[in-house]
This record gives sequence, C-alpha cells and structure tokens, in this order.
Amino acid sequence: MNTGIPSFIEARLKLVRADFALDVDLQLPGQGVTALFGPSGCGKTSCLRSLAGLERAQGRVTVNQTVWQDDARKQWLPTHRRALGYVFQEASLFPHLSVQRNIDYGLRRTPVERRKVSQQRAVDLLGIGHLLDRMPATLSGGERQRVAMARALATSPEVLLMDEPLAALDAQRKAEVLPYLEQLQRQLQIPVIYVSHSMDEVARLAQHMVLLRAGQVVAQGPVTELLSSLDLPLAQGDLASSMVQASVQSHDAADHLSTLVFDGGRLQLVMAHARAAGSPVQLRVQARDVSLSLTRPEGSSILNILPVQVLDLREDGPGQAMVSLQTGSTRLLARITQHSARVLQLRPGMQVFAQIKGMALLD
Ligand SMILES: Nc1ncnc2c1ncn2[C@@H]1O[C@H](COP(=O)(O)OP(=O)(O)OP(=O)(O)O)[C@@H](O)[C@H]1O
Repeated sequence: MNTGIPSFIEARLKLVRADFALDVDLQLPGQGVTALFGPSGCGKTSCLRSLAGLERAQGRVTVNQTVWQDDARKQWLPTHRRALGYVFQEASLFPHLSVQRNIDYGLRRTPVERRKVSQQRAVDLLGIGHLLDRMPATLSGGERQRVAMARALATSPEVLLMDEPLAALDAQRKAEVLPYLEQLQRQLQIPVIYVSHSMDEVARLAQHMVLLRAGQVVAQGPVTELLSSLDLPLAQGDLASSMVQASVQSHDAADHLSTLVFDGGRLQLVMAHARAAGSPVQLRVQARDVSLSLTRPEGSSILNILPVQVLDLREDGPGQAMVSLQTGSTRLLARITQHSARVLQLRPGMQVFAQIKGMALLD
C-alpha cells in the first residue's frame, strides 16, 4: 500500500543477466523481519546482494532516508560504507581469527558515534559467550552461524541482510539457531531482510513478505495477508496455510490443555509444556485441516469450532475449493471439496462455522 510516507527501505532495482532480469520496486518496513520468498532462481539472493551493493544493479536504494544508491544522480555507496550487516548461507568467518577477534573485526568498521549494539549485547543475544576463545574450525555449523550473526550485529547496522542463514544446517541445528533469531528480532529494533524458500521459516520469523517470481515482485505485504490471499500461489494447493497470533490465557494441567486467545476468538491446544499466562503463541493452521459447516456442530471430538465469515472462494485443483475466512482480524483458509462448497452454497459474506482439526505450534 502506498501511503505517501516513505518506507524505511525503498529500493528500485534492475539487473539484467543473460538469462535473467531482476526488476523490483520494494517498500520495506523499518522493523521486524521481511522475508524475500519465492522459488529457486527467482532472484532472492540477487535482490539482497543488489541492496547491499555487492551486485551492481541499476536504480535507487534509500535506507532510513539515507541514499545508498541513486544512479540518476550518480550516487553510489560501496558496501563497506552502507550501514548493513550481511549473513551468508555459510558463515564466512576469518579462519585465522578467534571468535572474539572475528567480532572485534566487525566492530572496528563502526564509528563510535554509530555504535548502538554493544559487543556484549550481541554476544549475549546469540549465546556465544562461552565460545569467544575458540577458533572457527572448532565450532559446529550452528555455532559458526551464531557467531556470524553476532559479528554482523556488532556493527550496529541500520538493517541486517540474511541470505538463507539456516540453509546449510541440518534440522536439529536449525532448531537450535531459530530461537536466537527470534530473540534478536524481539529485542532489537533492527529490521531484518531474510531470504528463504522455507515457508516454515517464513511463517515462524517474518511479519512482512516480498513474494518474488522470475525476478519480479508478485506481491508484498504482511505475511498473514499474503498467505491467505486467494489471488496468490501461497493460498493454493495442499500446503496452503494461515497463521494465528495468539496468547496463553490459561492451562489445564490435568489435560495438558492450554486455552489461547486471539483477535477472533479462543482456541484450545494440547501443550506438553505449560506456558505462563500472557505468553505469545504463533500457530500455523493448514487449510486442509479446516472444515466448514452451516450450523455449530454438536457432539464433535474437535475442540476448536469458530464462527467465521466467508470472504472469498476459488476452485483449487480438480474437485477442490479454497475458502478464505475471517474472524476478528484473523484470516483462515479452508480447503474443502467443490462438492461441499456447492452443497453448502458458500458465498462471500456468509456466516459459517470452521472446525479446526489440527494446528502446528511455531515457537
Ligand atoms: N553470478 C551470476 N552470474 C550469472 N547468473 C547468475 C549469477 N548468480 C545468479 N545467477 C542467475 O540469476 C538468477 C537468479 O539467481 P538468484 O541466486 O538470485 O536466485 P534465488 O532466488 O536466490 O535462488 P535460490 O533459492 O536457488 O538460491 C538465476 O537464474 C541464476 O542462475
């Protein structure tokens, strides 16, 4: 949405290669995580490298109203003069320097008056205090990546650019690093642009998303909106899902059942480990796990039944229909058969009941 107020990051970039052209116009927020998302080869890395000045795209880039590049005015800041931190897929630490000295190296680049994140803070946030004397070759992949993030943070960047920082890690190491990324995001006011092709990662980390395809922006906006927009490929097919931001209201220890509240109602979820009342909880609800009925089902084993309004519906492959739904400000998707959509005579604006058969806890 163009409000006339400049976004924190504005980038108009064109890059032409033999078999590929990047042509994007980005307006990105100054807080939270923005995911650059799309299929392999769509230009995510090229876009990130162009923002950093590691790739010589044509156009204009401003960050917090500082011009990083403006070809019309022949302005170009080289990468080392852009206030950014860059984290690559494979941690690129200096092998001959200890963890401490790797971090010092990042810090030296930052003039004292621009230092907002102390070295101690960066070390604490990434939980690497016990690793400072170690050499990079002795670290696990996950630890190396945490050090790389701390080094990037210690430069007090205006923006952190991360190119699939978890891609080289196995599932267990990923699970180890993800909480640090979340922590970093919650505790600091530094916006992160995060390249990923994993929807799980995006759903868990990002609030904002740029959807790329063949070098072009298909859509950009809040993740929850893009996920449930029936015009976009994310809300199509068997893997479509929506997100619910909730918080814990109470926990029944006997049944391990937590009651969660969100803008749109209440949900109940079995949680092995109780969380304190008020704790935030992020849920992913798959469209195929949501069914619809015209009246509130009685005597069902399904715990979560919500009154919702039908926003829109589309055919979604042979015999299937995708229905977008709203309750409060929360959007849900239901993937049902076209037969059922016809029998229920579903139309935009109708009030129905959504039964949620399952949901995944994302954090
Ligand atoms: N240095 C290069 N020289 C020539 N072509 C390149 C170069 N780097 C990338 N490309 C091409 O540019 C296109 C975009 O690549 P890019 O790496 O930006 O995509 P991506 O979305 O990040 O992909 P992936 O998810 O696989 O990492 C691809 O067609 C790729 O083959």
